[in-house]
Parts: sequence; C-alpha cells; structure tokens
Amino acid sequence: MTGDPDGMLSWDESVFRDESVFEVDYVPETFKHRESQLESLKYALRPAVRGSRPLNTVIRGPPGTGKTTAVQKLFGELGVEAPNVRTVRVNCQVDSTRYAVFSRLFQSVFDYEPPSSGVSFKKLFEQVSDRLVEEDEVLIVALDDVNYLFYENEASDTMYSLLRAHETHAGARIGVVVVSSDLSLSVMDELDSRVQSVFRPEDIYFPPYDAPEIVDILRERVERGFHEGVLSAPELDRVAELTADSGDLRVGIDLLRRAGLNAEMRGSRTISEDDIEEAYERSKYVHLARSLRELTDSERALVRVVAEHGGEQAGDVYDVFHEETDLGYTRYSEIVKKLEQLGVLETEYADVEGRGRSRSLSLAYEPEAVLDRLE
Ligand SMILES: Nc1ncnc2c1ncn2[C@@H]1O[C@H](COP(=O)(O)OP(=O)(O)OP(=O)(O)O)[C@@H](O)[C@H]1O
Repeated sequence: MTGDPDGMLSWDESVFRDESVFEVDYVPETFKHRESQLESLKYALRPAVRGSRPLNTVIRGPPGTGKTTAVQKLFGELGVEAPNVRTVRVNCQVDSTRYAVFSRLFQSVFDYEPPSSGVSFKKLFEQVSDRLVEEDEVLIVALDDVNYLFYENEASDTMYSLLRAHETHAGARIGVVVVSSDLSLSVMDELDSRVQSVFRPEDIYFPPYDAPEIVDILRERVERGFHEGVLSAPELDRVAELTADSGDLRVGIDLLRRAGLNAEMRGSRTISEDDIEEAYERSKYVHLARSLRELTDSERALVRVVAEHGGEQAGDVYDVFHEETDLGYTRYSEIVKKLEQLGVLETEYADVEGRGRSRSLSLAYEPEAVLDRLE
C-alpha cells in the first residue's frame, strides 16, 4: 500500500488484498498438517478409481479440524482424474433424513431435483441405483456432520440402505464416508445391530491443531488476504493463541477478518491487539452461530424459552414451551436432547426438597449471545 505516512487509510484503500479468503466456504489452496489423514482417506477411496467399491470410512475430530476440507480436496481430485467415480458430499445439517439424503443423491445423478410429489423412498433408491449401473459409475457418499442424522434418528436406516445397495440392487457400487464432529457420539455404538454387522469402516482421526500449526496455517491466509505489513508476527501469535483455546480453526479465520474490519473502521492500515481482542468477543461464538443456523422453528422456540427461564426445572420449562408451541412432552424431550448434543443447552441434576431428583435446564452460553444469533 502507498499513501499516508502516519499509517492512516485513505478512502479508496483497504487492509484486505482479498477478503474472500476469510469466507466460510473458501477452500484453501494448501492444506498443511493433514498429510497422514489425506493419505489414509486416499487409500480408502482408491478402489473406486479401479471400478470397485471403496472402503467405508469414519472421519472423526472436533469442529474446525479440516475434515470437510479433506473430503472436498479429494473429491475435487477424483472429479478431475476419475470420470467413472461420482462423489457427493451431503450436509446432514441441511439434509437430515434418509429421504433427504437420497433426494440429494438423485439430484447429483440426474442433475435435477426429484419430483416433490410423493415419490416413495424405494423408487428414489431404485432410480439412483439403476442410473449408477447404467453409467457404470461408482458412487462415494460423504455424510458430513452425520450427527444430525443421529439427532433425527435416521442414521441407521440411511446407512443400512447405502451399505447394502450392492445386495439390493445388483451391480450398484456405493462407498460411504461418515464425517462426525461430535466426539461424545460413538458412531459405531449408536448404529443398530443390523448396520453394525455390515459396517467395518476405516477410522481416520483429525486432532485439533496446536498453536504452532495454527500460526503456520493462518500465516498463509494472512498473506493472501491482507496487504503486506497489516498483521505483525506478535499479533498473529495472539490470534493463534485464541484460536488454540477454542480448538476450532474457524474462530481464527473469522477473527482475522473481523480484526481487519476493526482496523479499517479506525482508518488504520495495521491491525492492533485491541482490534483482535474486540473481534474475539464475536468470533468466539462462530461455533454457536453455526449450531443455531439450521434449527427448526420449534427448536428455536425452545432455545428462546430456556433463555428466558434459564436454570428452572425441566418440567416448568416444558409448561412454557407447550403453551407457546402446543407440542407434547415426547417432542420436547427429543429437542432437549438434540440441543444438548449440539452444546447449546446444559442439563444439571440436583436433589430438590420434596421433589426428589430433578433436572434443570440452562443455556451453555450467555443468553444475550444466544438470542443475538438466533434471529
Ligand atoms: N490445514 C488447513 N489449512 C488451511 N485451512 C484449513 C486447514 N484445516 C482447516 N482449514 C480451514 O478451517 C475451516 C474449518 O475447516 P473444515 O470445515 O474442514 O473443518 P471440519 O473439521 O470439517 O469442521 P466441522 O466438524 O465443524 O464441520 C475451513 O475454513 C478450512 O478452510
């Protein structure tokens, strides 16, 4: 950057060289510190290139450790190098039932959405499988954020259909990559026994990045995203430290962008420590924002009720929830369980005089932070 020696930005200047590198869907050019995981995944998928069913795989690791990126990288390569391999990444946060997953597969195979009027699951499955056989294609399905299929109790049925496709539809070759970021969920244990008996996956673990690895990865984003000299080395170290605390690389990427915007707001051409600390107050919630993003209306309603009645007994919370939504206790319990697994709600058990052991519900974050992001 040229200009003003006092370090102030002029109107047409920006600290950003390319702000898009800080967007959530940006796929990084280089993907460091995941060599062994990529190798293992490549090994599992390689049979597909030769026209065989690939090895089924479970990818596990906390949020923001590069699982989705690894799948995107290898699927991208297969798209270029293996014309007879079709890859589909299904975001289960959006498509959380077996029917929705197969609609997504249909869409990929036929290039248009299945008719919305009552096509049975069986028909959908048949059409997808027939087409794969006709085209002599091997299909690899990544069920990304598979925990959402478990929350809706759809995981076993979905997996069972996919895993047994070669038996139910002669000649169909399908491999499954299950991606899970919920470590409290043991994918294998939660699947029912008919699935367990046909599912012997490769297991690939993505550990959190440590602070030096985070510096290394973020430095590259900084070089692509900011003009030279905008972020100094000690400031980058601070960003990495805050990112390592949260364990999620997304926090660091969001933090860089917000800190850049803060610097611009002050008209400064360099990012200060205050810009970073202030940005962190928002960036530390990226995970929460993501969990809240795809909630249904009734799930949102419950989050709101708990925000207003935090710490109260589960039964009392239910009464308010029921009044507002007219939903019954079973649905209420399911939603509580899902929100707990998402880390939005916490339950605490205590002995209450006269009532025996009882359960109270509260938010896992400050209520304002949650309500702000619920809109
Ligand atoms: N090694 C890496 N190099 C560069 N960028 C990375 C690396 N690992 C992760 N990222 C970036 O961090 C962000 C989160 O990565 P990704 O979505 O792959 O994580 P994830 O493990 O799939 O997370 P979740 O479980 O929450 O879906 C993305 O913006 C991605 O580009």
